[in-house]
Amino acid sequence: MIYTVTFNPAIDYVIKVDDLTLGKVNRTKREDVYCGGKGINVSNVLSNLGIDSVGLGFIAGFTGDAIEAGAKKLGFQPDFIRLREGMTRINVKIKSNEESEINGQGPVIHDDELEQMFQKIDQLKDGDMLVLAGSIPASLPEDIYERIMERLQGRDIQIVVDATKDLLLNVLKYHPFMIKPNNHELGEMFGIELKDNDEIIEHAKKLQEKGARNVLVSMAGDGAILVTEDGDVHMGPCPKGEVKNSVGAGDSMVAGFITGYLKSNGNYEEALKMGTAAGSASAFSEDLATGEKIMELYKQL
Ligand SMILES: Nc1ncnc2c1ncn2[C@@H]1O[C@H](COP(=O)(O)OP(=O)(O)OP(=O)(O)O)[C@@H](O)[C@H]1O
Ligand SMILES: O=P(O)(O)OC[C@@]1(O)O[C@H](CO)[C@@H](O)[C@@H]1O
Repeated sequence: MIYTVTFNPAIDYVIKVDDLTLGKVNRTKREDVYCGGKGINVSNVLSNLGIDSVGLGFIAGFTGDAIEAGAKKLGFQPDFIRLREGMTRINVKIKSNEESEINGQGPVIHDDELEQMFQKIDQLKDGDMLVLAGSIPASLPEDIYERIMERLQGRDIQIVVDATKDLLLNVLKYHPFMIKPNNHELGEMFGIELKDNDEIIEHAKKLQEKGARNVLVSMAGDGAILVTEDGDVHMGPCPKGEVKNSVGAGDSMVAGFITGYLKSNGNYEEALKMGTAAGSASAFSEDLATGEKIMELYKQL
């Protein structure tokens, strides 16, 4: 079974505003509300591609209720821990002349609630896959992903991590199966701006030296580069199209990569191709991509 973990789910409030002006009343031209958070998005797209998963994470308040109800409709099995205080955040995504995002910090998670998560993680079986994705609420220690991976050390569980900065860097010693920074996040981890593909490949390899097995660097409209544990480098150019909503493109890529990898019995080129198709299909859709849209783009690659 595939388990996704979203420590900090969100209701995504996606609005379109003509010429957003700060300090003024702005009116929306279109508004959409989605169940979000990176792990939840991965489960959503896995389900669209016909792959079952269980969504773990923390929810709270009326927005948490909406996430739980939404998960069932999206086709994956929710197994969230309900927090006794606070509310699941609402993240605001503004599409205007530029795209801006305001992501909340998330509710407080108490030690006993965190312990419930560890108990669920302990029940994973050999052969399972675990996806750790997204930020953690401000109340949690920065080493939380590390603690989860430490618990699973020595077990036959493939772990995918989609996180940024220290949250990602600190887990590398536990050899995650795959990590997916975007090119800007990869540069930030080394305190530089990466200028070309050669620099991206060089720094992806540095993350492998620190312990990562496969490094998938997404580059928005420029596609992606996969540096595999066998030392191969695969370029993944992406299709061109009209971008409608790029929120969740990276999560869709993770779901597509996992699907391609599993369906091809471990072929990395297939994994990259399906990942690219899924990422682009979501970028070209208002909501996350349907399985049909993903397969349509996959056939073009
Ligand atoms: N403008 C675009 N045109 C075509 N494909 C895109 C575009 N933006 C994203 N994609 C597809 O989605 C993949 C992931 O995008 P990106 O690098 O923006 O991930 P990300 O930064 O993790 O995104 P997010 O945080 O918004 O989910 C890309 O590798 C590409 O396949
Ligand atoms: O604040 P985080 O956890 O880093 O990111 C949260 C988020 O921006 O990620 C998803 C898109 O990838 C959205 O559904 C969600 O709002």
